Amino acid sequence: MATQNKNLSEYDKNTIPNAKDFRFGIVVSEWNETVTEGLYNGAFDALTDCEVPAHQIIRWNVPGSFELVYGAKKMLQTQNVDAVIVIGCVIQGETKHFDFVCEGVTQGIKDLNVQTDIPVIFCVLTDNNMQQSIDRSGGIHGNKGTEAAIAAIKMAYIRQQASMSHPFNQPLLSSGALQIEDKPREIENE
Ligand SMILES: Nc1c(NC[C@H](O)[C@H](O)[C@H](O)CO)[nH]c(=O)[nH]c1=O
Ligand SMILES: CC(=O)[C@@H](O)COP(=O)(O)O
Repeated sequence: MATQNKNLSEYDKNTIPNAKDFRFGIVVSEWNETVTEGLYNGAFDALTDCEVPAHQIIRWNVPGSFELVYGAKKMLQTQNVDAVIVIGCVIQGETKHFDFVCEGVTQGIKDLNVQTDIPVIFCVLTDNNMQQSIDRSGGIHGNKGTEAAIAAIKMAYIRQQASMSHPFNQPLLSSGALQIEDKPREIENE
Protein backbone atom coordinates (compact mmCIF):
# COMPACT_ATOMS: atom_id res chain seq x y z
CA MET A 1 0.00 0.00 0.00
CA ALA A 2 1.33 3.38 -1.03
CA THR A 3 0.94 4.94 2.41
CA GLN A 4 2.87 2.11 3.98
CA ASN A 5 5.86 3.22 1.91
CA LYS A 6 5.59 6.95 2.67
CA ASN A 7 5.24 8.59 6.05
CA LEU A 8 2.57 11.24 5.60
CA SER A 9 4.20 13.61 8.09
CA GLU A 10 7.59 13.86 6.45
CA TYR A 11 8.49 17.04 4.55
CA ASP A 12 11.62 18.96 3.66
CA LYS A 13 11.23 22.67 4.45
CA ASN A 14 13.93 23.40 1.87
CA THR A 15 11.49 22.31 -0.84
CA ILE A 16 8.57 24.37 0.43
CA PRO A 17 7.90 27.92 -0.83
CA ASN A 18 7.66 30.91 1.50
CA ALA A 19 4.14 30.73 2.93
CA LYS A 20 4.09 33.59 5.45
CA ASP A 21 1.82 35.78 3.33
CA PHE A 22 -0.62 33.04 2.33
CA ARG A 23 -4.09 32.66 3.88
CA PHE A 24 -5.64 29.21 4.25
CA GLY A 25 -9.17 28.00 4.85
CA ILE A 26 -9.71 24.65 6.54
CA VAL A 27 -13.15 23.01 6.46
CA VAL A 28 -13.45 20.19 9.01
CA SER A 29 -16.06 17.42 9.10
CA GLU A 30 -17.45 16.58 12.57
CA TRP A 31 -18.05 12.90 11.72
CA ASN A 32 -15.35 10.72 13.39
CA GLU A 33 -14.17 13.92 15.07
CA THR A 34 -11.35 12.32 17.08
CA VAL A 35 -9.76 11.53 13.72
CA THR A 36 -10.64 14.81 12.00
CA GLU A 37 -9.31 16.79 14.96
CA GLY A 38 -6.04 14.89 14.65
CA LEU A 39 -5.93 15.69 10.94
CA TYR A 40 -6.69 19.36 11.64
CA ASN A 41 -3.93 19.55 14.25
CA GLY A 42 -1.50 18.04 11.77
CA ALA A 43 -2.46 20.59 9.13
CA PHE A 44 -2.44 23.57 11.51
CA ASP A 45 0.92 22.60 13.01
CA ALA A 46 2.50 22.15 9.57
CA LEU A 47 1.21 25.50 8.32
CA THR A 48 2.52 27.36 11.39
CA ASP A 49 5.79 25.42 11.18
CA CYS A 50 6.09 26.87 7.67
CA GLU A 51 5.69 30.41 9.07
CA VAL A 52 1.98 30.86 8.33
CA PRO A 53 0.60 33.09 11.13
CA ALA A 54 -2.27 31.51 13.05
CA HIS A 55 -4.55 34.47 12.25
CA GLN A 56 -4.18 33.65 8.54
CA ILE A 57 -5.79 30.23 9.03
CA ILE A 58 -9.61 30.19 8.96
CA ARG A 59 -11.46 27.14 10.28
CA TRP A 60 -15.08 26.18 9.59
CA ASN A 61 -16.83 22.97 10.73
CA VAL A 62 -19.45 21.00 8.77
CA PRO A 63 -21.55 18.00 9.92
CA GLY A 64 -20.04 15.33 7.66
CA SER A 65 -17.72 14.75 4.73
CA PHE A 66 -20.52 15.11 2.21
CA GLU A 67 -20.95 18.72 3.40
CA LEU A 68 -17.28 19.51 2.81
CA VAL A 69 -18.08 20.45 -0.78
CA TYR A 70 -20.66 23.09 0.16
CA GLY A 71 -18.49 24.36 3.01
CA ALA A 72 -15.49 24.74 0.72
CA LYS A 73 -17.63 26.45 -1.93
CA LYS A 74 -18.89 29.05 0.56
CA MET A 75 -15.38 29.49 1.94
CA LEU A 76 -14.13 30.23 -1.56
CA GLN A 77 -17.00 32.64 -2.23
CA THR A 78 -16.72 34.66 0.97
CA GLN A 79 -13.18 34.45 2.33
CA ASN A 80 -9.87 35.82 1.05
CA VAL A 81 -7.85 32.61 0.95
CA ASP A 82 -5.05 31.27 -1.23
CA ALA A 83 -6.03 27.62 -0.77
CA VAL A 84 -8.63 25.55 1.07
CA ILE A 85 -8.07 22.22 2.80
CA VAL A 86 -11.09 19.97 3.36
CA ILE A 87 -10.73 17.44 6.19
CA GLY A 88 -12.91 14.36 6.64
CA CYS A 89 -12.87 10.75 7.71
CA VAL A 90 -15.20 8.31 5.99
CA ILE A 91 -15.21 4.75 7.36
CA GLN A 92 -16.87 1.78 5.70
CA GLY A 93 -20.06 0.69 7.48
CA GLU A 94 -22.56 -2.08 6.76
CA THR A 95 -24.05 -0.52 3.64
CA LYS A 96 -23.07 1.11 0.36
CA HIS A 97 -23.44 4.58 1.91
CA PHE A 98 -19.65 4.74 2.21
CA ASP A 99 -19.32 4.48 -1.56
CA PHE A 100 -21.74 7.31 -2.23
CA VAL A 101 -20.29 9.66 0.37
CA CYS A 102 -16.75 9.05 -0.88
CA GLU A 103 -17.75 9.47 -4.52
CA GLY A 104 -19.78 12.58 -3.78
CA VAL A 105 -17.08 14.40 -1.86
CA THR A 106 -14.36 13.33 -4.27
CA GLN A 107 -16.23 14.50 -7.36
CA GLY A 108 -17.40 17.66 -5.61
CA ILE A 109 -13.90 18.70 -4.59
CA LYS A 110 -12.60 17.87 -8.05
CA ASP A 111 -15.32 20.08 -9.54
CA LEU A 112 -14.33 22.99 -7.29
CA ASN A 113 -10.72 22.67 -8.47
CA VAL A 114 -11.92 22.76 -12.08
CA GLN A 115 -14.49 25.53 -11.71
CA THR A 116 -12.71 27.95 -9.38
CA ASP A 117 -9.27 29.56 -9.26
CA ILE A 118 -8.42 28.59 -5.69
CA PRO A 119 -6.87 25.16 -5.05
CA VAL A 120 -8.89 22.86 -2.79
CA ILE A 121 -6.83 20.15 -1.13
CA PHE A 122 -8.41 16.73 -0.52
CA CYS A 123 -7.65 15.61 3.03
CA VAL A 124 -10.40 13.01 3.34
CA LEU A 125 -9.61 9.57 4.72
CA THR A 126 -11.66 6.80 3.09
CA ASP A 127 -10.84 3.82 5.25
CA ASN A 128 -12.05 0.30 5.86
CA ASN A 129 -11.92 0.66 9.64
CA MET A 130 -11.08 3.06 12.45
CA GLN A 131 -7.59 1.65 12.95
CA GLN A 132 -6.62 2.66 9.43
CA SER A 133 -7.89 6.17 10.18
CA ILE A 134 -5.97 6.34 13.45
CA ASP A 135 -2.82 5.18 11.67
CA ARG A 136 -3.14 8.07 9.16
CA SER A 137 -4.10 10.90 11.51
CA GLY A 138 -0.97 10.94 13.66
CA GLY A 139 -0.35 7.21 14.01
CA ILE A 140 2.19 4.85 12.51
CA HIS A 141 1.75 6.19 8.96
CA GLY A 142 1.98 9.83 9.98
CA ASN A 143 -0.65 12.51 9.54
CA LYS A 144 -2.51 13.17 6.29
CA GLY A 145 -3.30 16.63 7.62
CA THR A 146 0.41 17.42 7.51
CA GLU A 147 0.63 16.17 3.95
CA ALA A 148 -2.41 18.26 2.98
CA ALA A 149 -0.95 21.43 4.49
CA ILE A 150 2.26 21.07 2.52
CA ALA A 151 0.26 20.42 -0.64
CA ALA A 152 -1.82 23.54 0.07
CA ILE A 153 1.29 25.70 0.36
CA LYS A 154 2.75 24.32 -2.86
CA MET A 155 -0.50 24.78 -4.79
CA ALA A 156 -1.02 28.32 -3.46
CA TYR A 157 2.49 29.09 -4.71
CA ILE A 158 1.78 27.63 -8.13
CA ARG A 159 -1.36 29.78 -8.37
CA GLN A 160 0.63 32.86 -7.31
CA GLN A 161 3.37 32.22 -9.87
CA ALA A 162 0.88 31.49 -12.64
CA SER A 163 -0.91 34.77 -11.99
CA MET A 164 2.37 36.68 -12.47
CA SER A 165 3.44 34.85 -15.62
CA HIS A 166 2.50 35.86 -19.10
CA PRO A 167 -0.95 34.49 -19.87
CA PHE A 168 -0.65 31.16 -21.61
CA ASN A 169 -4.37 30.84 -22.09
CA GLN A 170 -3.99 31.06 -25.83
CA PRO A 171 -7.14 30.28 -27.80
CA LEU A 172 -7.59 26.80 -29.11
CA LEU A 173 -7.98 26.29 -32.85
CA SER A 174 -11.12 24.53 -34.04
CA SER A 175 -8.98 21.42 -34.39
CA GLY A 176 -8.21 21.62 -30.69
CA ALA A 177 -4.60 22.52 -31.35
CA LEU A 178 -3.16 25.26 -29.20
CA GLN A 179 -2.76 28.50 -31.12
CA ILE A 180 0.62 29.95 -30.25
CA GLU A 181 0.72 33.67 -30.84
CA ASP A 182 3.98 35.41 -31.65
CA LYS A 183 4.20 36.84 -28.19
CA PRO A 184 2.21 36.45 -24.99
CA ARG A 185 -0.72 38.79 -24.71
CA GLU A 186 -0.23 41.89 -22.63
CA ILE A 187 -1.98 41.59 -19.29
CA GLU A 188 -4.65 44.29 -19.29
CA ASN A 189 -4.54 46.58 -16.28
CA GLU A 190 -7.59 45.79 -14.20
N1 LIG B 1 -20.66 7.70 7.63
C1 LIG B 1 -19.92 8.86 7.53
C2 LIG B 1 -20.48 10.07 7.16
N2 LIG B 1 -21.81 10.16 6.87
C3 LIG B 1 -22.53 11.42 6.88
C4 LIG B 1 -22.41 12.17 5.54
O1 LIG B 1 -21.11 12.69 5.33
C5 LIG B 1 -23.40 13.35 5.54
O2 LIG B 1 -23.06 14.21 6.61
C6 LIG B 1 -24.82 12.89 5.71
O3 LIG B 1 -25.12 11.94 4.70
C7 LIG B 1 -25.81 14.07 5.60
O4 LIG B 1 -25.67 14.70 4.36
N3 LIG B 1 -19.72 11.18 7.05
C8 LIG B 1 -18.38 11.13 7.32
O5 LIG B 1 -17.70 12.14 7.23
N4 LIG B 1 -17.81 9.94 7.68
C9 LIG B 1 -18.53 8.80 7.78
O6 LIG B 1 -17.95 7.72 8.10
C1 LIG C 1 -19.89 6.22 5.33
C2 LIG C 1 -21.14 6.00 6.07
O1 LIG C 1 -22.13 6.72 5.94
C3 LIG C 1 -21.23 4.74 6.88
O2 LIG C 1 -20.18 4.74 7.81
C4 LIG C 1 -22.57 4.63 7.59
O3 LIG C 1 -22.60 3.34 8.15
P1 LIG C 1 -23.66 2.26 7.56
O4 LIG C 1 -23.27 1.96 6.13
O5 LIG C 1 -23.51 1.05 8.47
O6 LIG C 1 -25.04 2.88 7.67
